[in-house]
Amino acid sequence: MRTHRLELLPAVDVRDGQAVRLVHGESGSETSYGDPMEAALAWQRAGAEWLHLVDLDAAFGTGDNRAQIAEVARAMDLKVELSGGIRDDASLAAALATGCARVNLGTAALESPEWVAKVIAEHGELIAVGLDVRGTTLRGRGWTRDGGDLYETLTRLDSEGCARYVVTDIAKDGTLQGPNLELLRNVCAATDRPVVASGGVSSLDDLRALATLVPEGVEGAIVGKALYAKAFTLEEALEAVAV
Ligand SMILES: O=C(O)c1ccccc1N[C@@H]1O[C@H](COP(=O)(O)O)[C@@H](O)[C@H]1O
Repeated sequence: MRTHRLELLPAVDVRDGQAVRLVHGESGSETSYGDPMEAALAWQRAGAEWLHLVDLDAAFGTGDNRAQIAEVARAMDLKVELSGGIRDDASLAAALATGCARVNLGTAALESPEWVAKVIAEHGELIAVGLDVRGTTLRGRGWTRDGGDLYETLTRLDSEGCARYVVTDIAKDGTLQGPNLELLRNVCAATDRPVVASGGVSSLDDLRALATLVPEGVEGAIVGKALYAKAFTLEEALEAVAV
Protein backbone atom coordinates (compact mmCIF):
# COMPACT_ATOMS: atom_id res chain seq x y z
CA MET A 1 0.00 0.00 0.00
CA ARG A 2 1.21 3.52 -0.81
CA THR A 3 1.85 5.65 2.23
CA HIS A 4 2.84 8.86 0.43
CA ARG A 5 0.79 10.81 -2.05
CA LEU A 6 2.43 11.63 -5.35
CA GLU A 7 3.15 15.39 -5.30
CA LEU A 8 1.93 17.27 -8.34
CA LEU A 9 3.81 20.25 -9.74
CA PRO A 10 1.90 22.17 -12.38
CA ALA A 11 4.37 23.86 -14.71
CA VAL A 12 4.57 27.47 -15.79
CA ASP A 13 7.30 27.81 -18.43
CA VAL A 14 7.96 31.41 -19.40
CA ARG A 15 9.22 32.50 -22.81
CA ASP A 16 9.23 36.11 -23.97
CA GLY A 17 6.98 37.05 -21.05
CA GLN A 18 4.31 34.44 -21.84
CA ALA A 19 3.38 31.09 -20.28
CA VAL A 20 4.12 28.54 -23.00
CA ARG A 21 4.43 24.85 -23.66
CA LEU A 22 7.02 23.42 -26.00
CA VAL A 23 7.11 20.08 -27.82
CA HIS A 24 10.28 18.05 -27.04
CA GLY A 25 11.63 21.29 -25.53
CA GLU A 26 12.31 22.65 -29.01
CA SER A 27 12.67 26.37 -29.37
CA GLY A 28 10.04 27.59 -31.87
CA SER A 29 7.47 24.93 -30.94
CA GLU A 30 5.76 27.19 -28.42
CA THR A 31 2.03 27.31 -27.80
CA SER A 32 1.22 30.39 -25.75
CA TYR A 33 -1.11 30.30 -22.75
CA GLY A 34 -1.03 33.95 -21.72
CA ASP A 35 0.10 35.70 -18.57
CA PRO A 36 2.37 33.54 -16.33
CA MET A 37 1.01 35.20 -13.17
CA GLU A 38 -2.57 34.32 -14.17
CA ALA A 39 -1.55 30.72 -14.91
CA ALA A 40 0.32 30.37 -11.60
CA LEU A 41 -2.54 31.88 -9.61
CA ALA A 42 -4.99 29.55 -11.35
CA TRP A 43 -2.96 26.48 -10.28
CA GLN A 44 -2.71 27.85 -6.75
CA ARG A 45 -6.48 28.43 -6.58
CA ALA A 46 -7.04 24.88 -7.82
CA GLY A 47 -5.14 23.52 -4.82
CA ALA A 48 -1.58 23.06 -6.04
CA GLU A 49 1.04 22.67 -3.32
CA TRP A 50 3.90 23.17 -5.74
CA LEU A 51 4.62 25.23 -8.83
CA HIS A 52 7.37 24.31 -11.31
CA LEU A 53 8.38 27.72 -12.67
CA VAL A 54 10.83 27.82 -15.57
CA ASP A 55 12.64 30.67 -17.28
CA LEU A 56 12.92 29.17 -20.75
CA ASP A 57 14.76 32.16 -22.22
CA ALA A 58 17.44 31.81 -19.55
CA ALA A 59 17.64 28.06 -20.28
CA PHE A 60 18.01 28.67 -24.03
CA GLY A 61 20.31 31.68 -23.63
CA THR A 62 17.86 33.97 -25.45
CA GLY A 63 17.58 36.53 -22.65
CA ASP A 64 15.66 36.06 -19.45
CA ASN A 65 12.37 36.69 -17.66
CA ARG A 66 13.96 37.00 -14.22
CA ALA A 67 12.07 40.02 -12.93
CA GLN A 68 8.72 38.62 -14.03
CA ILE A 69 9.51 35.17 -12.65
CA ALA A 70 10.61 36.65 -9.31
CA GLU A 71 7.33 38.57 -9.16
CA VAL A 72 5.35 35.36 -9.74
CA ALA A 73 7.41 33.37 -7.23
CA ARG A 74 7.00 36.07 -4.58
CA ALA A 75 3.23 36.28 -5.13
CA MET A 76 2.71 32.56 -4.46
CA ASP A 77 1.68 31.05 -1.14
CA LEU A 78 2.55 27.57 -2.41
CA LYS A 79 6.03 26.06 -2.79
CA VAL A 80 7.93 27.09 -5.90
CA GLU A 81 10.58 25.09 -7.75
CA LEU A 82 12.52 27.54 -9.90
CA SER A 83 14.56 26.55 -12.93
CA GLY A 84 16.15 27.76 -16.12
CA GLY A 85 19.50 29.50 -16.37
CA ILE A 86 20.58 29.02 -12.75
CA ARG A 87 24.24 28.45 -13.45
CA ASP A 88 26.39 30.64 -11.19
CA ASP A 89 26.46 32.37 -7.81
CA ALA A 90 24.58 35.46 -9.04
CA SER A 91 21.72 33.58 -10.72
CA LEU A 92 21.45 31.18 -7.76
CA ALA A 93 21.37 34.05 -5.25
CA ALA A 94 18.68 35.82 -7.30
CA ALA A 95 16.61 32.63 -7.49
CA LEU A 96 16.89 31.90 -3.75
CA ALA A 97 16.08 35.53 -2.92
CA THR A 98 12.58 34.97 -4.35
CA GLY A 99 11.87 32.70 -1.36
CA CYS A 100 11.41 29.66 -3.61
CA ALA A 101 11.38 26.26 -1.90
CA ARG A 102 14.07 24.90 -4.20
CA VAL A 103 15.91 25.47 -7.42
CA ASN A 104 16.49 23.03 -10.21
CA LEU A 105 19.94 23.08 -11.85
CA GLY A 106 20.31 21.64 -15.35
CA THR A 107 23.18 22.80 -17.52
CA ALA A 108 25.36 23.72 -14.54
CA ALA A 109 25.34 20.12 -13.32
CA LEU A 110 26.83 19.09 -16.66
CA GLU A 111 29.20 21.97 -17.32
CA SER A 112 30.20 23.24 -13.86
CA PRO A 113 30.38 20.13 -11.67
CA GLU A 114 32.66 21.75 -9.05
CA TRP A 115 30.31 24.69 -8.58
CA VAL A 116 27.33 22.35 -8.32
CA ALA A 117 29.10 20.21 -5.70
CA LYS A 118 29.80 23.41 -3.73
CA VAL A 119 26.20 24.66 -3.83
CA ILE A 120 24.82 21.22 -2.96
CA ALA A 121 27.09 21.24 0.11
CA GLU A 122 26.00 24.79 1.00
CA HIS A 123 22.27 24.60 0.31
CA GLY A 124 21.26 20.94 0.68
CA GLU A 125 17.52 20.45 0.15
CA LEU A 126 17.24 23.79 -1.66
CA ILE A 127 19.04 22.27 -4.64
CA ALA A 128 17.62 19.71 -7.05
CA VAL A 129 19.29 18.65 -10.26
CA GLY A 130 17.33 18.33 -13.46
CA LEU A 131 18.39 15.27 -15.42
CA ASP A 132 17.02 16.04 -18.88
CA VAL A 133 17.68 13.02 -21.09
CA ARG A 134 17.37 11.63 -24.56
CA GLY A 135 17.80 7.89 -24.17
CA THR A 136 20.44 7.88 -21.45
CA THR A 137 22.33 10.95 -22.68
CA LEU A 138 21.93 14.15 -20.71
CA ARG A 139 21.18 17.40 -22.53
CA GLY A 140 21.96 20.95 -21.46
CA ARG A 141 21.78 24.52 -22.78
CA GLY A 142 18.08 24.39 -23.58
CA TRP A 143 18.42 20.68 -24.32
CA THR A 144 20.51 21.45 -27.41
CA ARG A 145 23.85 20.03 -26.25
CA ASP A 146 24.92 16.57 -25.09
CA GLY A 147 26.17 16.52 -21.53
CA GLY A 148 27.30 12.99 -20.72
CA ASP A 149 25.85 9.77 -19.43
CA LEU A 150 22.82 9.83 -17.15
CA TYR A 151 23.98 7.10 -14.78
CA GLU A 152 27.58 8.32 -14.46
CA THR A 153 26.30 11.80 -13.59
CA LEU A 154 23.77 10.37 -11.16
CA THR A 155 26.52 8.45 -9.34
CA ARG A 156 28.65 11.59 -9.10
CA LEU A 157 25.79 13.75 -7.84
CA ASP A 158 24.71 11.10 -5.32
CA SER A 159 28.24 11.04 -3.92
CA GLU A 160 28.12 14.83 -3.58
CA GLY A 161 24.89 14.63 -1.59
CA CYS A 162 22.39 15.88 -4.16
CA ALA A 163 18.99 15.84 -2.43
CA ARG A 164 16.72 14.99 -5.37
CA TYR A 165 16.45 14.74 -9.13
CA VAL A 166 13.93 16.03 -11.62
CA VAL A 167 14.00 13.54 -14.47
CA THR A 168 12.70 14.60 -17.87
CA ASP A 169 12.45 12.37 -20.91
CA ILE A 170 12.85 14.96 -23.66
CA ALA A 171 11.30 12.60 -26.21
CA LYS A 172 8.08 12.68 -24.16
CA ASP A 173 8.05 16.31 -23.03
CA GLY A 174 5.08 18.29 -24.31
CA THR A 175 3.80 15.37 -26.39
CA LEU A 176 0.95 13.99 -24.27
CA GLN A 177 2.31 10.48 -24.99
CA GLY A 178 2.55 9.24 -21.41
CA PRO A 179 5.54 9.27 -19.07
CA ASN A 180 8.57 7.04 -19.54
CA LEU A 181 7.93 4.69 -16.63
CA GLU A 182 10.86 2.44 -17.51
CA LEU A 183 13.31 5.35 -17.33
CA LEU A 184 11.88 6.42 -13.99
CA ARG A 185 12.12 2.88 -12.59
CA ASN A 186 15.72 2.63 -13.77
CA VAL A 187 16.67 5.98 -12.21
CA CYS A 188 14.95 5.05 -8.94
CA ALA A 189 16.87 1.77 -8.92
CA ALA A 190 20.14 3.67 -9.39
CA THR A 191 19.66 6.21 -6.58
CA ASP A 192 18.08 6.35 -3.14
CA ARG A 193 17.20 10.05 -3.60
CA PRO A 194 13.65 11.12 -4.45
CA VAL A 195 12.80 11.59 -8.10
CA VAL A 196 10.37 14.08 -9.61
CA ALA A 197 9.03 12.83 -12.94
CA SER A 198 8.64 15.19 -15.86
CA GLY A 199 7.45 14.77 -19.41
CA GLY A 200 4.56 13.18 -21.22
CA VAL A 201 1.72 13.14 -18.68
CA SER A 202 -1.49 12.99 -20.73
CA SER A 203 -4.21 11.52 -18.53
CA LEU A 204 -5.31 10.73 -15.01
CA ASP A 205 -4.27 7.13 -15.68
CA ASP A 206 -0.71 8.36 -16.34
CA LEU A 207 -0.76 10.02 -12.92
CA ARG A 208 -2.11 6.85 -11.32
CA ALA A 209 0.69 4.90 -13.02
CA LEU A 210 3.28 7.37 -11.67
CA ALA A 211 1.70 7.07 -8.22
CA THR A 212 2.42 3.32 -8.28
CA LEU A 213 6.12 4.25 -8.47
CA VAL A 214 6.05 6.22 -5.19
CA PRO A 215 7.34 3.20 -3.20
CA GLU A 216 10.25 2.96 -5.68
CA GLY A 217 11.22 6.61 -5.13
CA VAL A 218 9.08 8.77 -7.41
CA GLU A 219 8.10 11.68 -5.18
CA GLY A 220 6.27 13.93 -7.59
CA ALA A 221 5.22 14.65 -11.14
CA ILE A 222 5.42 17.81 -13.19
CA VAL A 223 2.31 18.34 -15.28
CA GLY A 224 2.28 20.83 -18.12
CA LYS A 225 0.59 20.39 -21.47
CA ALA A 226 -2.20 18.12 -20.18
CA LEU A 227 -3.41 20.84 -17.81
CA TYR A 228 -3.18 23.61 -20.41
CA ALA A 229 -4.90 21.41 -23.02
CA LYS A 230 -7.60 20.67 -20.41
CA ALA A 231 -7.14 16.89 -20.63
CA PHE A 232 -8.15 17.02 -16.94
CA THR A 233 -8.34 19.64 -14.24
CA LEU A 234 -5.82 20.03 -11.46
CA GLU A 235 -8.57 19.24 -8.96
CA GLU A 236 -9.19 15.93 -10.76
CA ALA A 237 -5.46 15.23 -10.83
CA LEU A 238 -5.09 15.84 -7.08
CA GLU A 239 -8.07 13.57 -6.44
CA ALA A 240 -6.61 10.84 -8.70
CA VAL A 241 -3.38 10.64 -6.69
CA ALA A 242 -4.93 10.99 -3.23
CA VAL A 243 -4.05 8.02 -0.99
O1 LIG B 1 10.88 22.72 -19.54
C1 LIG B 1 11.16 22.75 -20.73
O2 LIG B 1 10.30 22.53 -21.64
C2 LIG B 1 12.56 23.06 -21.15
C3 LIG B 1 12.86 23.07 -22.49
C4 LIG B 1 14.14 23.35 -22.91
C5 LIG B 1 15.09 23.65 -21.96
C6 LIG B 1 14.82 23.65 -20.63
C7 LIG B 1 13.56 23.35 -20.19
N1 LIG B 1 13.20 23.30 -18.88
C8 LIG B 1 13.88 23.55 -17.68
O3 LIG B 1 15.13 24.22 -17.75
C9 LIG B 1 15.96 23.61 -16.81
C10 LIG B 1 17.37 23.67 -17.26
O4 LIG B 1 17.84 24.99 -17.27
P1 LIG B 1 19.42 25.20 -17.17
O5 LIG B 1 20.00 24.21 -18.08
O6 LIG B 1 19.75 24.95 -15.74
O7 LIG B 1 19.64 26.59 -17.60
C11 LIG B 1 15.51 22.16 -16.75
O8 LIG B 1 15.81 21.56 -15.57
C12 LIG B 1 14.03 22.30 -16.92
O9 LIG B 1 13.41 22.51 -15.66
